[in-house]
Amino acid sequence: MTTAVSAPAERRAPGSDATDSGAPHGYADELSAVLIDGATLQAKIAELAAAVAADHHLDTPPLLVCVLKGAVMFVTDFARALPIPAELEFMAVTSYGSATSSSGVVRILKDLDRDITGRRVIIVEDIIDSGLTLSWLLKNLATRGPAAIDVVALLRKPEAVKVDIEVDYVGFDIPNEFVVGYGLDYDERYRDLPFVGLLGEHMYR
Ligand SMILES: O=P(O)(O)OC[C@H]1O[C@H](OP(=O)(O)OP(=O)(O)O)[C@H](O)[C@@H]1O
Ligand code: HPA
Ligand SMILES: [Mg+2]
Repeated sequence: MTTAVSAPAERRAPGSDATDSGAPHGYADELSAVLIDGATLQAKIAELAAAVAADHHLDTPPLLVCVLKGAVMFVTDFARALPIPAELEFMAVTSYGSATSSSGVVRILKDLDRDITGRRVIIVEDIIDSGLTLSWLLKNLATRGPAAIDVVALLRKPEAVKVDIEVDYVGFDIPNEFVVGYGLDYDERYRDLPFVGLLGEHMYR
């Protein structure tokens, strides 16, 4: 099943509302807007978790494969919102480094610790931008003999996707702009923000 996606609510200046406060700030001058505040993220994650649970009536718990580092915040909230048992695995892949567009070359920095043969896998991704990472991952994991692979992604940029991939559960379709926070980085910074914001262009142009 494919879940409905929502567009983010209107943008706000960083630090302008209580729902994004509590951030390790000092970042405010570097962001141009808050795109999705923390409360909106949590409400959407609860919806995604309910949709996934409704589709997974299994004797064996699904294996959540978190794609590090970007999906770290998402998987921890998602797993706790999921009303069915699940197991967690971590894989670290990278293709962006310190750039704002994909190098197109996906490298494994840390592989799964377990055999996934016969398991029902749910890939947990923070963002589908060009789609190259997910497309590569789907092919890579498919060679390992899982029973099924589903994908849950918090964010997707429909205008940027270059490959035809089916995504089962998507949180928000967002504009084709570089976002940070809630696990997403620019050159390893901003992952610690509790909301998704737009990085000011002066920070990378
Ligand atoms: O659809 P794509 O264009 O492939 O982009 C999506 C991927 O890019 C980012 O990872 P990154 O390479 O930045 O590694 P990171 O998660 O460690 O930051 C992000 O976390 C996704 O995994
Ligand atoms: O917009 C983005 N921000 C951070 N990391 C990313 N990786 C792909 N797209 C993005
Ligand atoms: Mg990154």
